[in-house]
Amino acid sequence: MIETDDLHFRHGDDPVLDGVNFEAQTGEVTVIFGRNGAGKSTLLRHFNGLFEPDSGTVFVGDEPVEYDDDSLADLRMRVGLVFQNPDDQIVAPTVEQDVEFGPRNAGIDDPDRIERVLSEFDLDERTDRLCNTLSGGEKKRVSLAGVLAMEPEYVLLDEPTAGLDGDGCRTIVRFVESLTDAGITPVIATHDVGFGLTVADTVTVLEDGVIDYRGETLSQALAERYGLRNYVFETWASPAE
Ligand SMILES: Nc1ncnc2c1ncn2[C@@H]1O[C@H](COP(=O)(O)OP(=O)(O)OP(=O)(O)O)[C@@H](O)[C@H]1O
Repeated sequence: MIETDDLHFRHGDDPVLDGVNFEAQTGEVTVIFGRNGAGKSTLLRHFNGLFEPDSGTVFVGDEPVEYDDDSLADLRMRVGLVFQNPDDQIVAPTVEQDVEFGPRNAGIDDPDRIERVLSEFDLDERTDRLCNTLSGGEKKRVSLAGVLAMEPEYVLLDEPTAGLDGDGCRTIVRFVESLTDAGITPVIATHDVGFGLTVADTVTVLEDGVIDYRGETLSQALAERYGLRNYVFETWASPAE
């Protein structure tokens, strides 16, 4: 499980997390909703040690996160983060080089694993393509493949449907299902209610620096109170409807 105990964090003088008690159970899909600027990305980045709390504790699998270089390297093998914008994630010139970058960096030389992941994301025909010539949806698949190539226990997804069309959103829904089938625990930050409710086992809402709601689903009244809208279904609705 991933858990936080009374997490506080400021960006400069601005308190963003103000006593967050969060919990994501192993094997469940946990979705963190919240309006723009609520601090969802900031919270996710605490789960793989990209941010260190000002106070409070992050637990991953019952162990408190430690911030020395060796502990952080281990943590980032176990907890993969998929950034909202694939351009922030892609580090190598070609598709194949990018997908094998993480394992190589961790001293893992396993060509079969890379081949399997490339094929899983339908990238096996594009291994030598330059990443900067790919479409947004293709780049997203490269960034997902790069994270899965690390064979993590947890995958953090930051606004995974942002900028994707209906097919792209459905690919992400299937991807989340494939994670849980493979025994990987997803934690997802989004303000896309349609997508989030489609995949969630547990819904949480980050509001005013704390987890203000936790439940199995979210009513329309609560979604409206939290300023959340149903972007996916609005995208799917035709103007005539
Ligand atoms: N590196 C940074 N330096 C200073 N302030 C930051 C930084 N990153 C985020 N913030 C501020 O922290 C607050 C929370 O940002 P964060 O990106 O975590 O929110 P979010 O809920 O993920 O938003 P969105 O839905 O728009 O992606 C915002 O007010 C943002 O401006």
